[in-house]
Amino acid sequence: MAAYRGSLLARHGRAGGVTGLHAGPSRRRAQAAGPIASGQRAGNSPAGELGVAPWVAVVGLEIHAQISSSSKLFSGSQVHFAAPPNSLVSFFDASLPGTLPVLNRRCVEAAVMTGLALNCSINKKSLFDRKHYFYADLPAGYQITQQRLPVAVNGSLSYSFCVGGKKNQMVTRTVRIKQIQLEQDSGKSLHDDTRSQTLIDLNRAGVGLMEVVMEPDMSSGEEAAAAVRELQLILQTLGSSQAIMAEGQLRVDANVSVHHPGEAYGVRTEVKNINSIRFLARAIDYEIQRQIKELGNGGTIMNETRAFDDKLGCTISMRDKEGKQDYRFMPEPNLPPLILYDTKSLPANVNHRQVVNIDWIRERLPDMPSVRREKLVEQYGILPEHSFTLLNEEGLVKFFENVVRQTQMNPKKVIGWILNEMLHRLNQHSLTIKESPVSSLFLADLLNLLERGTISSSAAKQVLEELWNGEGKTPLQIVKEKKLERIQDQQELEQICQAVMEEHQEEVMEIKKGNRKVLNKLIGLVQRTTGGRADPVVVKQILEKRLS
Ligand SMILES: Nc1ncnc2c1ncn2[C@@H]1O[C@H](COP(=O)(O)OP(=O)(O)OP(=O)(O)O)[C@@H](O)[C@H]1O
Ligand SMILES: [Mg+2]
Ligand SMILES: [Mg+2]
Repeated sequence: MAAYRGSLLARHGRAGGVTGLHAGPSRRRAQAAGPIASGQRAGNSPAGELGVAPWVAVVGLEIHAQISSSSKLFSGSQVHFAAPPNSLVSFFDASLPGTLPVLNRRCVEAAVMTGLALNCSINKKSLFDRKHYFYADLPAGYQITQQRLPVAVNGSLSYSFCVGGKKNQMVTRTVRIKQIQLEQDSGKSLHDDTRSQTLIDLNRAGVGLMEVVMEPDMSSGEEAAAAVRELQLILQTLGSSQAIMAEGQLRVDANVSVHHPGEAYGVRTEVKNINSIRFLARAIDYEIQRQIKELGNGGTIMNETRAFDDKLGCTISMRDKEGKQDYRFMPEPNLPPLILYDTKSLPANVNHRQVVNIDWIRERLPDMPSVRREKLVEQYGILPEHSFTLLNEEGLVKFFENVVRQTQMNPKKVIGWILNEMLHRLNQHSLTIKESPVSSLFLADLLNLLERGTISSSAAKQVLEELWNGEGKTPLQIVKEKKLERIQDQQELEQICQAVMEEHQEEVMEIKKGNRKVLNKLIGLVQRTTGGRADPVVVKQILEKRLS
């Protein structure tokens, strides 16, 4: 599938392939072949030789999402970000002998909810396994996960992105979800370089995670970034994870390889633990280019783990997987199979607090972001790309709908004011919509003044500026104080137009000679005189009448 897409990419030069860097001496040909061509076959094809094919990149993601739950996956310890080190650790989390896991129902429900939202089949029976490895922040020496039979399988996620960042080239793609498994998080190692010590904080040890494993269906950094952003929005909509990347609640491992169309996939490297969407895109694109360059220079790609250094903007080898780590998977003996029910299979007289009913969860799923976007487009007639912007920030849809509800202005015009004026200002000041100094009520009042013709749009911008600087005055108070109302008095306007014409005889002559363009200059001069308070349509009528 990816190879087919690759050949499409090569022919049409669509995004998703490899951009920019070209391997070695055949650069000129490569460019002629289109923007995604790398121009050299792996290893040893000299410039100009027949059979030069572009590289196609393959990207598959593993995403760890911290489940939003007040307690851990198998213990009653609390879950809090930035609590004092080792203050949220039960005996089980510290792996004291004799302690046993007790499965947190909320974590199971979160995984089922996420699986359903990602169109997965939910396994009515899933199993827990031990995955062994030695690390100081893993006191048991193993992590409990779901290797053999995970809770959800075979799903899909659709996401949209603008190819090359171009607004008018939005494409929608789908990535297959291989599985979602429940597992424990590890603790944290804190390295103290000055004292050459490593300290262990077990607050995170045992926190519930969902690992979402995607099939290798993507082919660029921007595509992967869009998929993760959509997943993040879905998790937040469900409330199954807060998915705040800066707090490590959503961590991405990016698997990257390159190959020629029609050939087998290349060896993948795995860039671990990326915790920002921007870095994810940069890490993947860097890794693609690095692999092409490496192969172009006759090198080989090793199946290794790498890390992204955001300061240097490159990936760095951490440890190779040559001798493929043996995790010695084994069934977790202290946990029975996880059995889920649906309405049909639910036994009679069961205690509902003891079971998870998949149908019950399905019926209560909220609208997914894609559905909310469609509804916004349909209900308000706004452009699809604007619906993406609205959903991109929490609280923005609500703000927009509040304004729409309180103004007579057409929603299509309201969205323009929110995107061009409000968001622009908020971004400049690094504020969220919830921190906006201008409330939805005041913005609606302002837009109503504009809509009724009380003020011009340039005056409206001045009022918004005043509102932004916020002294708590209403839009109408500001309009009155600053005398920004439109001049409604026809006689007054006639006088102003007359005065402007008298002061600009040359322009008047030009217009009389037939140079209509100069009329706009006169209209502009009237606007300047009135401080933008004249209705340009009326001014035009007056000037035309007087000049005819
Ligand atoms: N040739 C390839 N190029 C890029 N990505 C690939 C390729 N083959 C597989 N992948 C991706 O690699 C990931 C494999 O994840 P999986 O959890 O199955 O195994 P793992 O990485 O070996 O294990 P671990 O969970 O310990 O990291 C998937 O996201 C898959 O899409
Ligand atoms: Mg994995
Ligand atoms: Mg992996």
